Amino acid sequence: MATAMLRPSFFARGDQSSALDLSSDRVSRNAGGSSSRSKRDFVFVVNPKGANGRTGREWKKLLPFIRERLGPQCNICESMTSGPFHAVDITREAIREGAEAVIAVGGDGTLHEVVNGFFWAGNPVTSVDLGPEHSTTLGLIPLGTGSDFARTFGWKNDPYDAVERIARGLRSKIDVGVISGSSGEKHFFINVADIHLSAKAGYYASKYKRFGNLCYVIGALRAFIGHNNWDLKIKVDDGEWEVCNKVTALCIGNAKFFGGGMKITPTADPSNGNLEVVILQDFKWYDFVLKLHKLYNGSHISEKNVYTRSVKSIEIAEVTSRGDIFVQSDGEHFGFLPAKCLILPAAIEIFT
Ligand SMILES: Nc1ncnc2c1ncn2[C@@H]1O[C@H](COP(=O)(O)OP(=O)(O)OP(=O)(O)O)[C@@H](O)[C@H]1O
Repeated sequence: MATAMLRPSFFARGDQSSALDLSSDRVSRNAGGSSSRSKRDFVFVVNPKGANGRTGREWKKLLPFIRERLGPQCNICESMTSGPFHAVDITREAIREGAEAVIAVGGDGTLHEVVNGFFWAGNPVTSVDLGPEHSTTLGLIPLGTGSDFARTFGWKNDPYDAVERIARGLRSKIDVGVISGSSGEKHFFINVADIHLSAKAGYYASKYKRFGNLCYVIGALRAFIGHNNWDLKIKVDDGEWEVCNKVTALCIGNAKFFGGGMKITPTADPSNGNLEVVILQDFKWYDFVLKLHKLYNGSHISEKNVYTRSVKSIEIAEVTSRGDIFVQSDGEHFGFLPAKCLILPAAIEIFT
């Protein structure tokens, strides 16, 4: 498939029916190098607007190095996203076309969209010609504002390091979280899904990305306005409903970090087949001042008003319905409660 143009996609995002054309000028196949049928396609999904445009600038500098390190072993397909959710469509199309790897170049938001592109209507996307036995590997070149997912693996926030990791070619299977709301439609997360104050803070932080990592502080301060710790009910592994009193935030980790470096679910491991739930209860604003360092180093889980649990699935709902409890997944606003999360063990292969 190496030299043939990628076919237009008949996958649509949501209920739209617009075709995606990867042969457009946004996509450069074998960016700047020679294309070969015998080589495999590595599709780089680049968000040029990530980290206030830094991703696009860094990408231009990185491309010659990628050609040098990966050019001999693969066709380098560069695909720039044109806006939110475009990375989902590009990824689906690339997998259908039998790409060997799809590499997210950007922040956690771009990674989240690429991960969602591995699925369609709740099921894994497969290659049209190579069938379900062929698996496309996920890669990451972390170039975002927070780049929290990379921290779990201890990866340096260095794009050259990331290219070396891809060149080495070591792969392992990791779990993916599934989240659904009242409509039942499935979305996927790779890092952390969270509920209430932290999700509200994330929602506001996304409006202040122009301030870099400071956006998380501004988002948190804004989220405190009008915040109350509410009673929520949870159902773990399809058991009985249990009430959790005065919940400040409920976090469900497939990986450990969120919010630009907070080690919120420190026991999470993306390859252990579980989601790690951490519930902060009855936190006051001054608890965040006094315990902030603990949230960053993960020691908050030994505090008395922090509850932790390892689960395969969890449903979360309000005790008294208000409809305004924020939910986010991988730092992206998802909606409001109710929500259900479950784990898909070893769902995606990733360059490690
Ligand atoms: N061309 C584009 N123009 C504007 N927004 C885009 C474009 N392409 C993608 N996006 C959106 O930008 C959002 C943020 O991008 P990304 O995650 O790469 O960077 P970031 O927010 O700076 O980093 P982080 O998520 O690690 O904090 C994505 O969720 C995506 O929907």
